[in-house]
Amino acid sequence: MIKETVFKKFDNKAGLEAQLAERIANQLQDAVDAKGKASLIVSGGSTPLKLFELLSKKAIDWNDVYVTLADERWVDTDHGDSNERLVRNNLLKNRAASAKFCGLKNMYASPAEGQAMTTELLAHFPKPFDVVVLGMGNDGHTCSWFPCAASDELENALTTTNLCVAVTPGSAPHARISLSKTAILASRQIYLHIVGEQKLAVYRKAMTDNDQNEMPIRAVLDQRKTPLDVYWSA
Ligand SMILES: O=C(O)[C@H](O)[C@@H](O)[C@H](O)[C@H](O)COP(=O)(O)O
Repeated sequence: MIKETVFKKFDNKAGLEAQLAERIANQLQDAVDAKGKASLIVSGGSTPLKLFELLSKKAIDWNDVYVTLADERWVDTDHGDSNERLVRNNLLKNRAASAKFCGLKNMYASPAEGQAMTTELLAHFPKPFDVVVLGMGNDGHTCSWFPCAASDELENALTTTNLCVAVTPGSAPHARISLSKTAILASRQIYLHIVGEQKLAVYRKAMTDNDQNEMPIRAVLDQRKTPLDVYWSA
């Protein structure tokens, strides 16, 4: 089954990053102009680093932009694997230093114990989220929604009405907290940012079947509730 999704192909990463940074900046500023504030959800990983750098220099009202993460490893925020550390080092600098960042990690020992506090924090986050930027692993995961073979909390992540879930993936390091499908789809615009031939093959495979347990990214590709644009470059 082939699904309709906006798929934008770029010849190189630089072209993709320049256009996506400009589009996100415009959407955030439009939201600030309309509502006095905007919300941006970003993912970790290696793909978005240059995008974050470009975004950080955009001349928008960052002081009125709320930023949080699609998921977070439950490690100290100065740990090398922390998504908060990655966002602070690559996005929350230059003009974007004045953005209002809310991390998902707190002082509880585990995501299961810390989930209620994170949920309370997200409850005050401007919704619907104006922009969500997702990545995708080569196993078809996004956020911390890992294929059911690796994470038995996947069904919960894709069905709960809660804003976040605790995850202990078998195929990735660290216990994690992740926004749920309900939270991710409660947004005005989702971007899936993927680079390279391998990710393109994974995306194409995801587009030809519906089993979300096999490839959780399908939970975002299948839906028709929230606009989804896929940005891919070689
Ligand atoms: O915490 C994380 O790891 C991310 O949120 C995760 O979902 C990421 O987006 C993908 O794993 C892609 O990562 P790369 O960009 O490094 O391929």
